This record gives sequence, C-alpha cells and structure tokens, in this order.
Amino acid sequence: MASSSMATSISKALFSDSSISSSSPSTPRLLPLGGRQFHFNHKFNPILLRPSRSSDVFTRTCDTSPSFVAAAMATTEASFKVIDGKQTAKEIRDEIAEEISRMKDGIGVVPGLAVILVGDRKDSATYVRNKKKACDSVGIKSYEVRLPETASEEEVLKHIAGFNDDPSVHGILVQLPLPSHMNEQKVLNAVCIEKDVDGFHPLNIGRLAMRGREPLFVPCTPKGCIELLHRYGVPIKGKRAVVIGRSNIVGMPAALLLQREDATVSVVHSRTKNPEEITREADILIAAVGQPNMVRGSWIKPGAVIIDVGINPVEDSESPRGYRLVGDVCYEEASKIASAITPVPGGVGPMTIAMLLSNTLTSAKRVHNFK
Ligand SMILES: Nc1nc(=O)c2c([nH]1)NC[C@@H]1CN(c3ccc(C(=O)N[C@@H](CCC(=O)O)C(=O)O)cc3)C=[N+]21
Repeated sequence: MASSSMATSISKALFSDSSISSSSPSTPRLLPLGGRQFHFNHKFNPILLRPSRSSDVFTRTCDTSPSFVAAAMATTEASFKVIDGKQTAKEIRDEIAEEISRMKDGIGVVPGLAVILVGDRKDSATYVRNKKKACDSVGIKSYEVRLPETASEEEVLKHIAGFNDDPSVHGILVQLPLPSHMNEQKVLNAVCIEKDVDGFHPLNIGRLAMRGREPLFVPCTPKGCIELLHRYGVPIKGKRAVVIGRSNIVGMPAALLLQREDATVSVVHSRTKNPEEITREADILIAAVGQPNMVRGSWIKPGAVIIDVGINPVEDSESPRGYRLVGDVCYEEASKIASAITPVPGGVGPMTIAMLLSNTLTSAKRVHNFK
C-alpha cells in the first residue's frame, strides 16, 4: 500500500473518533460495561503486563538524523496523533466506577481485588500503591499482603489459597517478579482461574490462543494496547501487525489478541535475523522488549500506528528522581513518521491498571451473574 494513502486512511479513522468520548456510541468497547449504550468489539476481557524490569538505569538516546525522516515527515506530520493512555484510562475508570455503583445499588456487592507483594523492590511497591489508588477511585475493595523477600513459597501459596476461598475477593494478583527462590509457575498456577485477573494462568492463555475458545481473562497490558487501538478507531482487521518481544505477559498474548482481531501478525525477537526490515512492514507496531529507544525512525513504515509498551528508566540528572522514563521506541523519530503513537509515560502503563480494574469488575459480575 502506498505510504501516503495509508497515512491518510489512518488519520481519517483516528479523527473520526477524535473525542474518544466515553459516551460516543460509535466507540468500540472492550469493557463489558452493562451493555447499555456500549457495544463491544471483542468477547474477552484481558489485562496485560510488562516484562519485569530490572531497576538498572540505562542510558541510550536517539537523535533525529536519518535523511528519509525528513521525507516521511511531509506525509505524516500533519496527521500525527498522540494516543493518550492516561486520559483514556481515566475515561475507563469513570465507566467502571459507574458500573460498580450500579452493581452495589442492585445487589449490594462491590468487587474485591487482592494483591500479593513479596520483597521490597521499589518499582513493585510503586505499582502496587498505584493499583490500590486506582481501586479506591472506582470503588473496588482492595486487599493487600506484603511479605518479606525471605518469605517461603508455602507462605505465598497459603495466602493465595485463602483468597481463592474468600468470596469477597474476585481477583488475585501476585506482583511479578517474585524472588528468585520461588517457582513462579507453581505460584501462578495456584490462583484459581476464576480469579486470575492478570490472565496468566496457562488455561486462560491456552484459550486465548485457540479459535472458538474464550479466556475468562485477557492479560492487562496487551488488553490495554488493543483497547487503545479500538478507542482511537484504528482498524486492525487485515492489517499487518508486528509485535516486538515474545514475553508470556506482553508480547505473546499481544500477538494472539491481534490475530484474534484478524491482523496478520509477525513476532520479532532477539534471534530475528532482520528485525528492522520486518518491523518496517507494520501498519500496527507493538513494541514490548524493555530496551530504551530500540526502535528507530528507520524501522517504521510511514503512517504506522505505534503502541509502545516499554517503560524504561534512563539516567537524567535534570529530573528530580535522577531518571526519566522512555519507551522502547525513539519517540522523537517516530513522531515524524508514524501516524499515531503512545507516549511514555502516559501511554500503556495507565491502561494496564485500568484493564486490571476492568477484569476485576468482570470477575465480580460473572460470579454474581450480574448483567
Ligand atoms: N502480576 C503482575 N501484574 C502486573 O500488571 C505487573 C506486574 N505483576 N509486575 C510489574 C508490571 C509493571 N506494571 C506497570 C503498571 C503500570 C505502570 C504505569 O502506570 N506507569 C506510568 C508511569 C509511572 C511512573 O511515573 O513511575 C506510566 O507509564 O505512565 C507501570 C508498570 C504492571 N505490572
């Protein structure tokens, strides 16, 4: 397809839903929010994760130089759009809050989410705090267990068993990564699949991979990526999609979701021979590798839509924290070539948390048969 027509068609699609307003009946919905004014494009309810990152601070920058960048600019810059995950997540939280109050009024039940945090990684503590805040903001009751780094696997399993049996808990999240002395598979398998709001249980992933089967939950981060594409009116069916990264929590389920949406999907990974060439074919690009600024302008097809899952800390003495967050995609360069991109921060991260809330609501509705 000629790159300029691609850019035009995408920009049209984007602007046809420029308000991305939660009340727009033409906006496709991922969230099963009561089925009143909403209609849904998919039948499953996921959440997506990001590869667990080390707390290392990387330094890598990208400067805008390739000459073709200038040529590509002319065709796409005018229609370039930032995909605002922070704002979209807020809209989704508002929708969820409304549903939860309807549920509370109707059957006197509020959804409950249990989070288990082992160890004292600073980044994990931050996410857990953010999840709690998000729960509070929509009316989900949160339960939290914090265990020391030295806790035994049995202790974690005991808490999971307790939450599995507790009818006021509808979702259980074990914050990853776990300390290295624990068997992650064993721990994740212990979460009953009806409460697996992370969507990490092999049975949920297996169903996601099979045609004609439906997972109970879709992993939050990939779900958030697809939700952004839907809410911004980006067509997926028949498009070429490339996912960079093949992690269990992001890359792999993202590729499965795109395929379920009728995209033609390639997965690029560390052993791929010609990653740049393959990536340049993508109408839709999801980058989930955890390498700061890895995807350069020359990797991007003019007019492509980019979802940047990476949240990488890079040293920055100007910033009060001593670091700032950058994505896997060189935003500077991409913004001159792509038709739309998610920023970091404020892109996929907030959506991940919104999808966790969505999955928790879905779980509570399902167990109480609340429509
Ligand atoms: N069982 C499990 N489920 C998870 O969902 C899970 C996990 N383990 N382990 C760690 C990763 C990471 N993760 C993030 C969620 C939101 C932001 C987020 O909202 N980030 C903000 C920036 C926050 C900041 O400024 O530090 C943003 O991108 O705008 C980031 C990271 C969920 N994870």
